Amino acid sequence: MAGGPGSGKGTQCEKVVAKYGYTHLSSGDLLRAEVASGSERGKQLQAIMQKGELVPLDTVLDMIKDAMIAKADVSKGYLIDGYPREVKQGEEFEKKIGAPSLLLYIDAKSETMVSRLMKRGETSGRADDNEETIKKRLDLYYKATEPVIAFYEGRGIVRKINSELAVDDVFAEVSKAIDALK
Ligand SMILES: Nc1ncnc2c1ncn2[C@@H]1O[C@H](COP(=O)(O)OP(=O)(O)O)[C@@H](O)[C@H]1O
Ligand SMILES: Nc1ncnc2c1ncn2[C@H]1C[C@H](O)[C@@H](COP(=O)(O)OP(=O)(O)O)O1
Ligand SMILES: [Mg+2]
Repeated sequence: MAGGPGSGKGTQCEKVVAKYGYTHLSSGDLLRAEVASGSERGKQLQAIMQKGELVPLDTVLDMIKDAMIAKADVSKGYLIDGYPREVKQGEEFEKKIGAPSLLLYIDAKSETMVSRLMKRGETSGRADDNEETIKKRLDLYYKATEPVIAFYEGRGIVRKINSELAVDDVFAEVSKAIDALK
């Protein structure tokens, strides 16, 4: 699943997991868990995320790979949230893990994303949900992550979902895209 910060990826992933039982892996959640562990690596990651930048490719790909392997014997399939965030990440994923079958592109306007993130920041406790970091995350999204969508469009696996609608209406579209796989 791809989309800008605050587009609603996490919200939709939760609903997909409830309905379809896929294994949900969120690169952001994996990174925040490492930060919460208090490890030296976590401290370095925290500093990068607080600036709204991307953490090194190898770090995040290794985390995703390890999490996939840990669930391999029970998984009905994987739903990955927040990866790839740059074309290089997509290329490395295919080399080391495999090709995805669907890219759900959760699309919202930048104003919508900013207002959702500012609201989420009131309660999330996330170090990156503040005005300055949100602006940097959005800039980086348009620069580094949007090209990922074009990369997969070339392979015909992108389904664009309008995320300006209410959560359940967005989910109806997400469900249609997943059902079309079967
Ligand atoms: N369709 C929607 N309409 C209104 N608010 C939404 C919608 N989807 C998500 N939100 C809210 O917007 C914020 C960001 O959503 P989230 O799922 O965390 O996005 P992401 O994981 O893409 O950053 C959350 O506070 C969430 O409750
Ligand atoms: N695939 C990836 N590559 C590099 N950095 C990543 C990454 N996924 C997450 N991060 C880092 C940078 C992001 O700004 C931060 C938070 O990610 P996230 O939780 O997926 O954000 P959001 O759900 O708000 O879009 O973690
Ligand atoms: Mg999220």
